[in-house]
Amino acid sequence: MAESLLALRDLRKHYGGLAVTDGVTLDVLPGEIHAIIGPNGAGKTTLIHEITGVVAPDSGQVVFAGRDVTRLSLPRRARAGLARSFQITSVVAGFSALENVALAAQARAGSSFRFFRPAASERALNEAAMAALSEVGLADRAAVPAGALSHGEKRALEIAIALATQPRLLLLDEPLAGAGPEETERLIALLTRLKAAYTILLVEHDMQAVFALANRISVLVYGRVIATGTVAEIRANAEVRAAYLGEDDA
Ligand SMILES: Nc1ncnc2c1ncn2[C@@H]1O[C@H](COP(=O)(O)OP(=O)(O)OP(=O)(O)O)[C@@H](O)[C@H]1O
Repeated sequence: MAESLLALRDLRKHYGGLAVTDGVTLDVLPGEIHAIIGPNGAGKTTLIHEITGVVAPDSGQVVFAGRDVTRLSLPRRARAGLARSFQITSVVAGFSALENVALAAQARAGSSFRFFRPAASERALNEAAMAALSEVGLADRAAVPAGALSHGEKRALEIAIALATQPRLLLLDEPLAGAGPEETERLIALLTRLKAAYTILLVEHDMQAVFALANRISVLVYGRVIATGTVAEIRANAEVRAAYLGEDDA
């Protein structure tokens, strides 16, 4: 087996008496889209927060590219190449799509752009931002204020912002949330294109999208991974079906 780009080792997190992450061990392999699915309240958001460094686990390890990053701060993890697609709330509505992406590129590049003179630095940042916008199909919307983009375009912009940080792992937290059928189709096409170039950890409720995109799926229920496998394996897994049927019955 290829060495994992991201390895979670027996991660645990309690809130009071509630085990929200209950011994999660999971490997994201280079080049795959690894989806995490699970019923509401399964602990997906908390797990993403433990990976990015927003929440510290009680015990266990987060190993990224062979390095134990469990105790690293969020910015240091981001600099190591862990990028989360930002929620639209962090996008500045009055700034153009290009400016929003350039801001993210600047935050990532930090000191390296200081070697350039200001004008050259701005040009380099804008070029990096344009490249990220092109990757998500928003090049012709670069000058449009972020607040005037359609919902689907905003979701694509969030992804461009993450790409501008040149991630080694892209964490996508419900990229299809709130998208209509047409937008969903376009976003799935975008994620299919990105799949060729990036390793992606995807948290998504839309099962059709997950089945279309994922190489492997891990199913989280009450803070535990009850199954990891290919799409076919997960669809055929009796325990997974029971967990979801249980949710539907509720
Ligand atoms: N800071 C916190 N303090 C106490 N309990 C919390 C905290 N954060 C999350 N929880 C609880 O942990 C459980 C898992 O929450 P989490 O948001 O991680 O689940 P989720 O799988 O992302 O859910 P959803 O799919 O609804 O977003 C829930 O029962 C939630 O109430």
